[in-house]
Amino acid sequence: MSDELKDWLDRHGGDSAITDTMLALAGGCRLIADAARRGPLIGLVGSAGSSNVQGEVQQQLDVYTNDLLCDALEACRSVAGYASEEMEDAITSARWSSDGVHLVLFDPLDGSSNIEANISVGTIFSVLPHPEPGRAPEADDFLQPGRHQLAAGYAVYGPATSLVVAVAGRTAVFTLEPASDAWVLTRDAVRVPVTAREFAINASNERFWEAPVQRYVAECVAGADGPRSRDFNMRWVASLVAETHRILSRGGVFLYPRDGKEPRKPGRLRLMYEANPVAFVMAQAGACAVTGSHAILDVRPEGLHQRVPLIFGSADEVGRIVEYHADTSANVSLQLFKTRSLFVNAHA
Ligand SMILES: O=P(O)(O)OC[C@H]1O[C@](O)(COP(=O)(O)O)[C@@H](O)[C@@H]1O
Ligand SMILES: [Mg+2]
Ligand SMILES: [Mg+2]
Repeated sequence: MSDELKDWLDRHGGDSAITDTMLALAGGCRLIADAARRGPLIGLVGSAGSSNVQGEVQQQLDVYTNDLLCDALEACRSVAGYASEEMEDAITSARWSSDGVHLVLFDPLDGSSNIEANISVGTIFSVLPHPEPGRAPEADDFLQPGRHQLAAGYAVYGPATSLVVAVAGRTAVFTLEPASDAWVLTRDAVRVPVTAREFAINASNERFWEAPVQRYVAECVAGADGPRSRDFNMRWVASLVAETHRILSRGGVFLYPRDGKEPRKPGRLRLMYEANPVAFVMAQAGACAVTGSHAILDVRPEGLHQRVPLIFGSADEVGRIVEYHADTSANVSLQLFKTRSLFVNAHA
């Protein structure tokens, strides 16, 4: 279908292969939007009775949306292989055309624990170059740092269906127009505000956070009475795509930091399907994404399903958090705020 998305990709994407791959992903997201909208009406609710490779319970929609995206990508000649959060191994095949120049990684349904509550969910995707087009890709070909991404984006299935597309130097938002089923360009050359007064973190993990994160959040919560001398708002949707879209729209910072809850896991979110594409979208919109001390886009992947700490959003706030990680006096500052738990009156 020819629409504003194709025109935009032709103009900014760099080559026709990017246009083809992104249109295939957008087509898959269009079908997922329909499935998410009609889920309870067509029996697509509740657990699928299975677990994914990470041991997480799969929702019926996790499985269904994964299949939709697999079909969309297998029909696309520019795609040489793909990998999904929901599948143990990457899918590659020599039968695919030598036109295959891209490797795609995706989280078909992000925030899926929210589905039954009818809270926004989404799809996240990342496009990497096939290092040697012409041969069937191998598993290790996918393990490229996020800085190699050619494009990335996500869809949010909320009150409106939004598709965010980022290519080198530019991020744009498209909205699915229900009558024509076409993607309409609703924001171009998006820039994330550099400063912010809104932070997002799962506060139930507070006691497991490391000192720099304890310090940052305590200072936000102290508000106008604390060292920041201004009040902050807190948000937590438990849906990374929805949080990302809020930050893209009006600034803010998101933290799913390393914590001591499950010491074997370095973070909650997945590098290849969540952190890298979000970091790429943010970078093209003038915002930042870090592990705490390093740029997400520079993390060298060791496995497809690797987890990382993820902190991203408005540049000033992310910069401050990086400074706190570098600041050896963080523990001292923490003592100043120790009596100020998130749920203790800051004046107590
Ligand atoms: O359950 P928590 O700790 O609130 O974690 C929520 C996070 O987990 C996620 O739901 C993980 O994504 P999936 O739903 O794709 O597994 C993120 O969207 C969200 O940021
Ligand atoms: Mg996810
Ligand atoms: Mg998911």
